[in-house]
Amino acid sequence: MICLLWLAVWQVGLLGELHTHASVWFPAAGLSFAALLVAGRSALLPLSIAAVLITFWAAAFYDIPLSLSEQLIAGLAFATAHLAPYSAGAWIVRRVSQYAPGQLPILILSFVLSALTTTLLATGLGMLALTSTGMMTPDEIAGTWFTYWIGDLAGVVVITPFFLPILRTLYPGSSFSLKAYLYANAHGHKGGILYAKALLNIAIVIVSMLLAATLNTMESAFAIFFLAVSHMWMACTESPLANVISLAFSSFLIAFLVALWSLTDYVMVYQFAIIVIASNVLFALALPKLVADNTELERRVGTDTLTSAASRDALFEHASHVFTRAEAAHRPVSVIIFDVDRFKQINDQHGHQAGDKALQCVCEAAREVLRPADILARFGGDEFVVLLPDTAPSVAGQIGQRLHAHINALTVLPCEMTISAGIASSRPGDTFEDVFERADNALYRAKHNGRNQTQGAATNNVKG
Ligand SMILES: Nc1nc2c(ncn2[C@@H]2O[C@H](COP(=O)(O)OP(=O)(O)OP(=O)(O)O)[C@@H](O)[C@H]2O)c(=O)[nH]1
Repeated sequence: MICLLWLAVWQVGLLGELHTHASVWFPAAGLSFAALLVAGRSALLPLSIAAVLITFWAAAFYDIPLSLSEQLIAGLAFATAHLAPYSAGAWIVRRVSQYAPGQLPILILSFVLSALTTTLLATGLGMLALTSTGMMTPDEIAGTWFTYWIGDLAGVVVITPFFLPILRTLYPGSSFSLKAYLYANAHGHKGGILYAKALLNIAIVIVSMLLAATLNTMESAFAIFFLAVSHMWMACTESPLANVISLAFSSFLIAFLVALWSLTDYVMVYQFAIIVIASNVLFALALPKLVADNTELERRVGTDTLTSAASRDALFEHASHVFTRAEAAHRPVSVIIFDVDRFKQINDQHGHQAGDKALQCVCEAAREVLRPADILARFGGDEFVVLLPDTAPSVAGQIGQRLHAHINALTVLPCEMTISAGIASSRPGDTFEDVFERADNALYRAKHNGRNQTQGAATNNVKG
C-alpha cells in the first residue's frame, strides 16, 4: 500500500518538475518521512521497492543508457541514499515524542530541524548515488543540488503532517501517537468560515502568481508571501487537520502553477515561501492549545478548589476593576465579610470532611442569595468575602441579612450552624482596602458581641 501511495505521490511531484532530478517540491519525500515515523522499520521494504521502480522509470523516461542490472544497482543505491537519512530523522522525532509527550512546540521544532538536516544529508548521498551509478553526470550537480534539497525539504515540511493521519489509519498499532499532539486540540469552525479561509488561501496563490507571470519580475514573485497572512489566520483559528490539508493544497497549487505559467526563474522564492509558511503554520498550531492551557490555569488559580468560590487573589483582581469602574461612575461598592461561628468545634465534633461539606453548602447557600454581578470569594479557612458592585449601604444591609438568615437555616449538620457578618460601603475616594478594613472591624464586633449576627453601618446591627 505504502509502495503504491509513494509511486502515486511521486507522479504528483512531477507536475512541478524543474530539472531531471529536481522539482519545485518533492512530496514523495514527505510520504517517506511520514511512513518511517508511523510504521518505523516496516516501511523500509515498500519504500525501497518504490525507489527502485522509479529509477527504472526515470532511466526509461530520460533515456539514460544503462543496462537493467545497472539500473537495479542505481535504484538500490538511490533507495539507500534516500532512506538511510530519512530513517535516522524519523527515529529522532519518534524519540522526542516519547521523551516530551504532548509538548507540541518541542515536537514541531524537532520535526523541522530534523527535516532540514535529513533532506540535506539525503541530497548529498542522493547526488553521490546518482552520479556514481551513471544516472546523472557530475557536472549536473552544481545546478541541481540546491533545488533538489529545497524541493525535498518543502515536500517533508508540508506533506509529512498531511500523511500522518492517513498512515495512522493504515498502522493503528503505531507507537507514534497523534492524539497526544496535533489532533489532541481539535477545534475550529466547520463549514462556511473554514471554506472561506481555504478559498482565500487559494485566491492569494493564484492572484500573486498571476501577478508574477504577468509582470515577470523577481519583485512580483515575492507577492506569494502574502499567503503567510491567510495561512497564519487559519492556523490560529482552525483545526490542525484543516491546516495541514490546506497547506498541502497551497503547495501543490504553487508547484503546479510554477510549471504551468513557466515561473521557474523565481522558483527559489516559491520554494522558500512554501517552507517558511509551512514551518510557521506548524508552530502556530500549538497556539490554540497553549491559549486553552493558559485559560484553564487562570481558572484554577482564580478558583478555590473546595468551594468553587473565587480565590483570594482573584478577589483582589476583581476588586481593583470594580472599584475603578465605581469611582469613574460615582457609584458605591459594598463589601460583606462573613465567617462561620465556632467552625473549629464543627470540625472537632463532626470531622474534617463534614467541615468541608459544610463550607461547600455555605457557599451554595450564599450564591442563592447573591445577584449574578456579586462576587463571592473564599478569603481563607471559614471566612468569605462578598463584593457587591453598584450597591448602596441600605441594599448591602438587606443582602447581608438575607445571607445571614439563609445560611443559618441550613440543615447540613446535626447541630446548628450560624455565621457572623460585617458590612461596609465605600465613600468617595475609598480603596477596596479601606472598605475591607471597615467590614472586617464590623465582623470583629459581631464576633465580640456574641456571634450569629450582622454588624455594619446600615444593618441596624441585626442579631440572629
Ligand atoms: N474542614 C475544614 N476546616 C478548615 C478549612 N480551613 C480551615 N479550617 C478550620 O477552620 C477553623 C477556623 O477556626 P477559627 O476561624 O480560628 O475560629 P472558629 O472556630 O470559626 O471560631 P470563631 O471564628 O471565633 O467563631 C480551624 O479549626 C481550621 O482548622 C478547610 O478547608 N476545611
